[in-house]
Amino acid sequence: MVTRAVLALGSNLGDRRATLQGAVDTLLTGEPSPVAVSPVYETAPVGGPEQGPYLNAVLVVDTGEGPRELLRRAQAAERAFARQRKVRWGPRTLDVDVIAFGGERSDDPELILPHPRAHLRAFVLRPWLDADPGAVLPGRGPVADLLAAVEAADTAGEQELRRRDDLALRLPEGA
Ligand SMILES: Nc1ncnc2c1ncn2[C@@H]1O[C@H](COP(=O)(O)OP(=O)(O)OP(=O)(O)O)[C@@H](O)[C@H]1O
Ligand SMILES: Nc1nc2c(c(=O)[nH]1)N=C(CO)CN2
Repeated sequence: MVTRAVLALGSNLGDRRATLQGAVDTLLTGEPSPVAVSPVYETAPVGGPEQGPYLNAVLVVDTGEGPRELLRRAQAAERAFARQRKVRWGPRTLDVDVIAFGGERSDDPELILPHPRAHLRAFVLRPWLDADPGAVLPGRGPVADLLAAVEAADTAGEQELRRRDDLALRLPEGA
């Protein structure tokens, strides 16, 4: 059985674009096969201490494995880019979150599905909508509606994002 899953990638330390491209390449070495990669957005940091802007993107995959295997692959990619986890919501070379795994719901703290904060984050919703205009966040609704709600609520412009077509990611050939 193949399941469609959505991964959110973020980086705000080091060579951010090279890290995101490396993460895409790493994640697609093995079982998951690519469906779409979103444009890259430069985004203001949301939450946490004062820190530099992020590059964020979304990767949509099909996988014959289960959600825990996908989380393991996400964490292996983070480790490959020497992510150090020091401060909650603090700067990181690479963060990979599992946003959705088919319609699966889980409240296991090791893997909460869908991701519990995805519906509040323009840096997830905007690129996901670009990658899949019909996207639906299980239990929450169409991503287009969720993004409109986030944008309407963000009167202070804290979730500002800027599309960076000059930093576009590519899917590896033959993946
Ligand atoms: N859907 C999910 N995707 C990724 N990690 C998850 C998910 N649900 C639970 N986790 C758990 O969360 C922990 C990772 O937290 P992490 O430090 O990456 O949080 P964060 O990226 O700083 O914050 P946020 O979760 O708000 O994006 C891991 O131990 C992982 O097991
Ligand atoms: N703009 C932006 N802000 C964040 C991000 C992120 O990827 N992009 N990730 C966080 C924790 O996962 C916290 N804040």
